[in-house]
Amino acid sequence: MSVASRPLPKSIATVSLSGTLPEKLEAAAAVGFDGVEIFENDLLTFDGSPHDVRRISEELGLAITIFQPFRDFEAMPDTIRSRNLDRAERKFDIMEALGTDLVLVCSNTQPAAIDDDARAAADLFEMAERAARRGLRVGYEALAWGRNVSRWAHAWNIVQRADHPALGLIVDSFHTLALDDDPSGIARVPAEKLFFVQLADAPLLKMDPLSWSRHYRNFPGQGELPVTNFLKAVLESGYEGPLSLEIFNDDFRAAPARQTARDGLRSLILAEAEAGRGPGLPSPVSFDGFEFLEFAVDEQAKSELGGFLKTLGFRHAGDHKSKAVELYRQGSVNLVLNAEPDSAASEHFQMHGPSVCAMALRVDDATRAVDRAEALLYGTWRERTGEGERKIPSVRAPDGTLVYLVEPGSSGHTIWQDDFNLLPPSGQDGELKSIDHVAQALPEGRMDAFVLFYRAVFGFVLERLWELPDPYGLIRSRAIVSPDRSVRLPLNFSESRKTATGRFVSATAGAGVHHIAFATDEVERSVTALTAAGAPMMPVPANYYDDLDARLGMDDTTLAELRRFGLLFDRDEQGDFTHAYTDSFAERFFFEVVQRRGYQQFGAVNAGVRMAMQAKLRDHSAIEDLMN
Ligand SMILES: O=C(O)c1ccc(O)c(O)c1
Ligand SMILES: [Mg+2]
Repeated sequence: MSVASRPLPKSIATVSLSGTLPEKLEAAAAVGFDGVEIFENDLLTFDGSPHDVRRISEELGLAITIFQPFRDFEAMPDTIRSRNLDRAERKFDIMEALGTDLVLVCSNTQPAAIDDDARAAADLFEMAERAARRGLRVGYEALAWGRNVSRWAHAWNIVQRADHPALGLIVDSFHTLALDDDPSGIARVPAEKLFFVQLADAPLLKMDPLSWSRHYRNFPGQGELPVTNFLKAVLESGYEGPLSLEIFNDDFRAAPARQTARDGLRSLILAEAEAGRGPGLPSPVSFDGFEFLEFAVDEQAKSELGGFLKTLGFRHAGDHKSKAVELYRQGSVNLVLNAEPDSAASEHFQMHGPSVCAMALRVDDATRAVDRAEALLYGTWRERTGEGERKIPSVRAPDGTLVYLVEPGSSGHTIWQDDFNLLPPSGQDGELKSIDHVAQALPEGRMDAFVLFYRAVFGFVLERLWELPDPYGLIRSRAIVSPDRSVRLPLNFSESRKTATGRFVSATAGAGVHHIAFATDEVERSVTALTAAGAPMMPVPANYYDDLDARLGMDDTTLAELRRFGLLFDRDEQGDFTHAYTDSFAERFFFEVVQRRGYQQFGAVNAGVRMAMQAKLRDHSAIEDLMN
């Protein structure tokens, strides 16, 4: 952790939040922002005066950090110049009523704009001169798609050339990083000339910067731009003004404002800590895989799911000392079936039906993990515990499910010995060794929130985006993994309600685990054992194998084996992957058996086949239901 320093004021542009202007202000204040950028369009559509906005902001304890944007001002032909200066005076009137002294002028995008820095500097000088007469200031920002000025260093040149005390530079991480421009020189801008700093991240997309900026920005830490690096350069300059989020994002426009605002504040806390400013955060912990997964069930679902798990080679390994909770075990996998009334699990069951309500990760320091989560404003939870039982702290994921953090017991006892009456092992252990990955289905528009959670709290790493064809729409999938890869979480979302993901999300009223993959060293033997025990393995269409042969050039023996055991296969530069799926449990979640040989992905190329077969199985059971 770096030496503690005063955190910078935190601000958010009203354009980043949904709702009416007062709703946006209320949300920003409620989660703890110090200030807001008033985006002109939010003011235009507000049924009240700028003075009302000032009063509401004051009552909420929010500073108005800036009024923006003022467009297409500098270096226009003579005929337009004086009209533009009149326009500026009208904006100054509004700023006085709003009670803010700073306006953002973004670089001119008009085809008529003259490519002449001297002219741009003279115009900005004149505007700054008029602003100064009223005690106001002007900041100049390069838009990545500006007609003649698109880079921060160019804008800075013009500001230096104008050389007016009421004129300064505004930098926005998106514009710089979208052009892959170098922010390091910002460190040498005198702090008093850096008037304002806007931060935004974005996923890497190949599209024009304007469309990219207007629809796909997200909070620092949610995308793939090196925003921390940008911020480091800003801080090196000695800048002490606000850090302000300016996010144009279609999902954010539709999402509940407080939820978005809170994620925004979290992203700033994280970015600041990563750039070495502010109080700092406890460092992320290290991981060692999954300790257990917990299913919320009732008594009936408990016995049905227990029966399903037995066909997968799990054995009923114990019962909780004080609660209606059963433990199923195989290899190092622990599955907990929780039917305890009046618990977090039963709340989850009421809301979502039989589903995974918690996962437990093995960590080296649970307290540090919880402290970090709290510093990032995430909720934490401690379950009611009986005499002598282990307290396991947990963090609330964005969908409300719990992530427990389990440390190796100091007593040498495991949580299972402490909390469960364990049954003696009977017979041979099953084939499955460990949890390879846990896939979740997210409601539309929630990916960014999940990515921020896992990255910020746990230091997880985001992998590439896949587009998976379901028969009824597209599913997007992106895995987030612990740095040591012992915890892997593919996250899926879909705009269509008819896809497997969409159906799952609507059927279960929210996000949740839709499949769990177990690792084996011998997938053929495992699948044989599971089938013999009555596990409903998902069949694979013959076409799949013909295509596999054509695509990967399989040898005959391997191909025959895959066909015989109904296995799916993939290969990349790192190795290969053989896997099989079960049919779903109660049409909710299903299981996968995987064998990796060096391969690090998730067999995304085979997801389309799986989803087509699952859709077919669903139709069959629907037809059977009709006939019964
Ligand atoms: O998209 C725009 O027009 C726009 C306006 C103002 C900004 O500060 C910005 O970064 C972008
Ligand atoms: Mg900007």
